Amino acid sequence: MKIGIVGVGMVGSSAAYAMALQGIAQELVLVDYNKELAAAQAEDISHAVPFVSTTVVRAGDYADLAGAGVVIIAAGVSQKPGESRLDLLSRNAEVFRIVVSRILDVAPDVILLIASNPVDIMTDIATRISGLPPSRVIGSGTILDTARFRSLLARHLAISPQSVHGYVLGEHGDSEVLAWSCACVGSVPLMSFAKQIGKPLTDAVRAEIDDGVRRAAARIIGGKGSTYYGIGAGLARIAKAIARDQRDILSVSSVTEDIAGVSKVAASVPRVIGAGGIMMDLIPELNVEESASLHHSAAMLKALAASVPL
Ligand SMILES: NC(=O)C1=CN([C@@H]2O[C@H](COP(=O)(O)OP(=O)(O)OC[C@H]3O[C@@H](n4cnc5c(N)ncnc54)[C@H](O)[C@@H]3O)[C@@H](O)[C@H]2O)C=CC1
Ligand SMILES: CC(=O)C(=O)O
Repeated sequence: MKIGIVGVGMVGSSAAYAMALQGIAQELVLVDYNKELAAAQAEDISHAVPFVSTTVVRAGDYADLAGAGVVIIAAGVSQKPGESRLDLLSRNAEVFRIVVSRILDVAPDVILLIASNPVDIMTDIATRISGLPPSRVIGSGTILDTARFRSLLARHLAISPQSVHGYVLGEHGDSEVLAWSCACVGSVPLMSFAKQIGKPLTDAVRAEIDDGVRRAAARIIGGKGSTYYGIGAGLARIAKAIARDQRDILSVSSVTEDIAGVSKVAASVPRVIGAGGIMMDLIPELNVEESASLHHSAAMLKALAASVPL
């Protein structure tokens, strides 16, 4: 599959690097407003390829995206220390008004994979501008928050993060919901597993993990300016599920008929991802408190998305 990336700063280039290392695409086309940057990123990443895969990595223009099965959009501005994801909305909406149409002109049957923040609102905007069905406009959503949640739980329990099945739902942002009540380790409910092995998830431990997930971006941005390796790997994971028709369950954002009583809202729940994009939504069974938090998160996103004119 040919995969395009528009916006190859820190996030776009990290996704390209992760995909090149895994040989997910036959061809990666890197497009950026800054053509020198795109050329330099393509040249640098292509030097990693002989060690591991056969992916052709090149810089290009929009015309070179013709025939792409997936185009990742990571163009726009990112947060500065102290800024929230929502502070980026008007600037990135302006970028999307240009970028989405240019991609669709040459690749009308593409699957769009959105990374730019605020990612849920940008997914809603890309869906409206493109006219594509929601199954073909996928926001990375909480894929990164879910990875952070699994990683911190795995560290507490001293087991592999890949054996922890838990999800973060709703907004990729401050109102996100850690779905504790339906998380499992292997086939055992999380809370029961933690007690069995003598590492109970007390209120204090849960509060620490919640903070570790919810405030990860702010901490990393404070320390090194931006986050990119985690999301780069997450975008590669979604692209792989599509390119290889893997039908993996991943928490991603998409305009959804109903999330916790809120209609037609872009927010994250676990979904089955395969060759056609989103094949199925899986709405988890939550407790009363989590359901109310998910409703609040989805309602906030819906109101904000409605406030952005096209
Ligand atoms: N979804 C997620 O979990 C995450 C999302 N992000 C978001 O990803 C986005 C990119 O972040 P970074 O790569 O760190 O920023 P960056 O500033 O390093 O890269 C952005 C790139 O977009 C390009 N660009 C800007 N306008 C363009 C246009 N009209 N057409 C083509 N290219 C254009 C710039 O030239 C630049 O190379 C931000 O919105 C950031 O908040 C960042 C981390 C995680
Ligand atoms: C920046 C951002 O969205 C994150 O790292 O979660």
